[in-house]
Amino acid sequence: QTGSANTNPSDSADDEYITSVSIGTPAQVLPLDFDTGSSDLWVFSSETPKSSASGHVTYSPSKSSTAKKLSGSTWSIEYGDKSSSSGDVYTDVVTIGGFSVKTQAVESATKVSTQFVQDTVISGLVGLGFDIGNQVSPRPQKTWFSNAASSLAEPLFTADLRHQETGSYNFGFIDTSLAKGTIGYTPADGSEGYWGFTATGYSVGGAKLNRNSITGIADTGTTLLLLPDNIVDAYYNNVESAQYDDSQEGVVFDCDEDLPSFSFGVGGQTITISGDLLNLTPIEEGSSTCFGGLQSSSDIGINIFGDVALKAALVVFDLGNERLGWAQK
Ligand SMILES: Cc1c(C=O)c(-c2nnc3c4c(C[n+]5cc6c(C)n(C)c(C)c6c(Cl)n5)n(C)c(C)c4cnn23)c(C)n1C
Repeated sequence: QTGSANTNPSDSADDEYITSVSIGTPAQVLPLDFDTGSSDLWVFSSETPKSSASGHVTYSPSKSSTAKKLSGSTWSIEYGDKSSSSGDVYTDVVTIGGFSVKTQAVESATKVSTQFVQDTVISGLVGLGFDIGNQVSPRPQKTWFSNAASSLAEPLFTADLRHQETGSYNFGFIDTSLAKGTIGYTPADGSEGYWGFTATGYSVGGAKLNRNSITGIADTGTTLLLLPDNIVDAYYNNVESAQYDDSQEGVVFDCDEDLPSFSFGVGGQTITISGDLLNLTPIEEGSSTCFGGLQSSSDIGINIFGDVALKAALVVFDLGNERLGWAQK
């Protein structure tokens, strides 16, 4: 068995990607953000304060004949941007891309932080990280993919995120026609709950890859490519108008400046992110100053290959073989 779901950028900056998910009987369809950097499936619900839920599609367990309260269970989570949510837990049928998990833990939000209240295009997240990262207490729950894996044709999924166009999450199979290059595989380290891996080197503007390895995570839930200062500096030294903008908390540059590409090695392949993909968006509507897709990871403590990097590749999250595959698109 397999599943295939379309995913769409939420706004002109590709800030996040939205995928429709069906929950309950009859199906309640919610727009959710698939996040390989976390391991909880949580939703705005009938239990979310009305003021916070305004403008959001919500899940009502009381309207689902297959919903069951997981009594005594609660959850609480905080994300890298300091956003947070918490609540209680139900189990219900959850269908993604035509594939159903009958008894999936659906974490219902009784509290959500301002960022989530304001982000009305999504009604929650689907964590696609490793089960060890799940935040349900007293008994951690499995992710949708972990529950699905044993019934899928192959215990893997692929992410095909695209700039300002429809992409896909495929479960149980690899559609190699989505990529131009060969898939290069490298071991994945799931010990922290993330999809950790090591890139073997990098280069700017099509130069030969160096051998400076970069250890980081493949994270569909993070917008940017977040790397160490020395790499960020090496890149922006090639961008004449680049400067650090305190108010934007990142490097900005003239929107009309041609940006060099950025490449990294992984699994014997080279993934090249085009200069266009590294110009994220004007800092304000109509501004001629643009915000960089590559920013520093120095105050985070972990390097994150977020959507800016993932958009350049077809990425295979292979749980069965504990490995990540990357192919140039
Ligand atoms: C350590 C870390 C991150 C690790 O993940 C991270 C980050 N980066 N994008 C996101 C997140 C997103 C994606 N996301 C990013 C957005 C940005 C940059 N902007 C301007 C808007 C309006 C966004 C929306 Cl709606 N959505 N979402 C939905 C959540 C819950 C995120 C949590 N953290 N996050 C940041 C900013 N930092 C410092």
